[in-house]
Amino acid sequence: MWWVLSQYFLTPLSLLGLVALLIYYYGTNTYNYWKKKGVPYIKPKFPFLGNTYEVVFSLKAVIDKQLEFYNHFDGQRFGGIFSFKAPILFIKDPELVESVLIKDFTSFYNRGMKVDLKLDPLSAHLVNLEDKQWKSLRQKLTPTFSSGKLKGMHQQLVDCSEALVEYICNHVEKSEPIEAREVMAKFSTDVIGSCAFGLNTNALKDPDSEFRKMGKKIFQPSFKTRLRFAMRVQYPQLVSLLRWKGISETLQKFFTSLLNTTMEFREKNNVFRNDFVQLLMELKKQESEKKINGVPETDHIIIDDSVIVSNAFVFFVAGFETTASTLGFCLYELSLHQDVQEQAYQHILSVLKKHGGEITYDAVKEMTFLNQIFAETLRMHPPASELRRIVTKDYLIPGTKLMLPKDSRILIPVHSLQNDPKYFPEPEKFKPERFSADIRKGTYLPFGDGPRICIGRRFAKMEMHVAMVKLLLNYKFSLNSKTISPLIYNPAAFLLVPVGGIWLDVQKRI
Ligand code: HEM
Repeated sequence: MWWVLSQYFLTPLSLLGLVALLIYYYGTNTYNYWKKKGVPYIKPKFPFLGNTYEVVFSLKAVIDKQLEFYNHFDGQRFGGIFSFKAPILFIKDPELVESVLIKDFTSFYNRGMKVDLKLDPLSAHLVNLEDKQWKSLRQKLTPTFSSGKLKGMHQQLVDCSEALVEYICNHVEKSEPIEAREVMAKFSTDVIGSCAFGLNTNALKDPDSEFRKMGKKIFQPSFKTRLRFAMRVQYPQLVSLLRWKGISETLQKFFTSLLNTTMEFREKNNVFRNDFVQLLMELKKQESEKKINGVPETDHIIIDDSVIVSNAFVFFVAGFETTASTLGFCLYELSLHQDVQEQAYQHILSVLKKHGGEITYDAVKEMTFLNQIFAETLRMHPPASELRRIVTKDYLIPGTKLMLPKDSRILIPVHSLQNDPKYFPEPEKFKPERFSADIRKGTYLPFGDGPRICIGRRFAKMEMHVAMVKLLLNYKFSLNSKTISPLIYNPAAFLLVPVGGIWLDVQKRI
């Protein structure tokens, strides 16, 4: 009987069909997850690929896909989507956003960035670390960004901004337009070089600057990098098995040897500088003096050379492209809105007058209108367009019966929230003055929020303010016809990168 049946059924074709059916089943067996929980959701079209495959395969920019989801869940507090096969809760409700990021933070400690230290030794840093190790490191690194420490770096920022003005001057003299993003990337490379590593990286002066080359490598929009990023979150074991590194061997060696040499030199020669490396070295010294006895290793992190290298590296990665792109977008908006540019110029002059013409730390802090300009730039063009969290202990969504089990994933659509007309009327218009009134909580998150908010935000603001003061005092900017306006974003890029760049004509003020 069995033999007759197998003769009939197990032809090669039917076997193939069976295998295809099994594969299909395996590729879609999570797609009912949200339905079973009674959560509105978007059913993926294809097995395995989920709803975000257009972003993973660089076919669509993150913010465009995000807006599709956001509009799909119109009138809902949240909805379900899938990244590959993994269910993700897409949150729209500002109150729930607040709960996740701030009020109920203890249930949402982590971002879910799985790391393999053997494969990527520089990945044990603040962005990636989880649970108590993150908490321990965050506590140790927070004083690094205190007002006192930042004040001490102010002059370094002024010096770098002077080099920026000089660099642009060369273009003005040749009547050449500038590509704002690239110019600002060179500037912010020099800033991080100086304030993090204590080095003169020379990105503005030297077209072959090694540091600038490395920075470009990290953020080069690429299909492969995007795919790896998505795979690392979803299939970390596969990424490890494929030995698919987050950063190249060359980059890793460059930073490791640079930092090790710097630290060695300072230790041997008793050199002190006011930069992040020095502050991290001080932390290491304090730690070696007080023993952490009896605390399990997973509950704390000891600052050693490799932690210093990883975190100095992450300050570079997290710090230079974000500030460069914000400065670029700010100049873009000011070029489109000449009246705001003029108002900003007058505002800067009036504040500086009170401070004897000096761009001091206190003078910059008084420039409230400039602050509003940056706030509005970051509302329209947040470099990090979404936030991610992982549920670290089972969580009942307030006001519902929906229990999110541990390890569930959360996505907060920063760009869509910040451009929702309900919270920001006429969101397509550049209106810095909207930041003179209170902003609804949970709708404005360019630096994230809660205990895991960007640790470098005050440094970034100070850097961007000093640079903009210098730029606006010296030049007038207007849009060059090479800029594609309105901007279109590169789908292969991690952060918001406009296709074709931001080209500006520059005129000297005096
Ligand atoms: C305009 C500039 C910047 C923007 C828009 C920005 C944005 C962000 C965002 C959105 C996050 C995630 C926050 C969250 O998950 O709630 C973040 C985290 C982080 N940023 Fe920034 N950032 C900027 C500049 C900087 C700078 C200059 C540094 C360092 C010098 C830096 C270092 C970090 C680090 C280390 C984290 C991880 C914090 C943690 O997990 O505890 N960022 N940033």
